[in-house]
Amino acid sequence: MHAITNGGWIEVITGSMFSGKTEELLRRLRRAEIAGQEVVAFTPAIDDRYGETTIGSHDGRSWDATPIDPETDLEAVFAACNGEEVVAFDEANFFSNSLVDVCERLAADGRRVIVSGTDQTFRGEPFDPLPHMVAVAEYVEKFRAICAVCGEPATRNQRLVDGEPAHVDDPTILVGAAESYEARCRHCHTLRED
Ligand SMILES: Nc1ncnc2c1ncn2[C@@H]1O[C@H](COP(=O)(O)OP(=O)(O)O)[C@@H](O)[C@H]1O
Ligand SMILES: Cc1cn([C@H]2C[C@H](O)[C@@H](COP(=O)(O)O)O2)c(=O)[nH]c1=O
Ligand SMILES: [Zn+2]
Repeated sequence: MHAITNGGWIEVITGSMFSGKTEELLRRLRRAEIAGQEVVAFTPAIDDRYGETTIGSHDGRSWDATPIDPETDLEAVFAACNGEEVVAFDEANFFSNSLVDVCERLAADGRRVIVSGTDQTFRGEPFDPLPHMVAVAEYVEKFRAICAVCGEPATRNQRLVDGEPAHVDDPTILVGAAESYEARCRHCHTLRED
């Protein structure tokens, strides 16, 4: 593969929950730091599972990050950037489609932009802004977890409420991890529709 050397670009890390997106993001940030590059990372203020100023993976690794209010604060990204070569966004599924424009401006400014987030809602529908980010990115990697029911590769996010499949009309946003979600394949993924 011919890697880009003459300017900024966008990388997307996506896939189901528990598929290793955050581990991969942290791996890329560690390697950038080893290469002597300045890194700044942002996380939505809504996701406080691992502490407000931390990007955390399901296996316990973490990285310091600046919390951003996903509703109102995206312009604050530019104020928080101080010429870093690498700009990362975790949990991009909590941001609006305005994140696409922010990432395009950062890439146009010569930055390496890395965006991580799940690409499907618990209903199995596209979860904006990830599908849009995929369309404008130079590099995309989609990861699969292991289906919690059958052990096949999992691309879907099963939401569970009191151990039962969530209802199709439930709100899209529900911050959580293993207490509310499982990784599942398309055959084992279910929704309550009654
Ligand atoms: N069903 C599963 N499939 C794969 N990994 C899982 C599963 N459940 C828990 N894990 C753990 O989650 C880790 C991935 O965590 P993380 O990078 O935070 O995922 P993501 O950011 O995609 O939600 C795996 O290395 C593994 O230790
Ligand atoms: C499918 C789905 C997920 N979420 C939330 C649940 C978690 O807080 C994050 C995903 O985290 P991960 O790092 O990918 O494990 O998104 C949601 O609010 N709504 C959904 O439909
Ligand atoms: Zn399955």
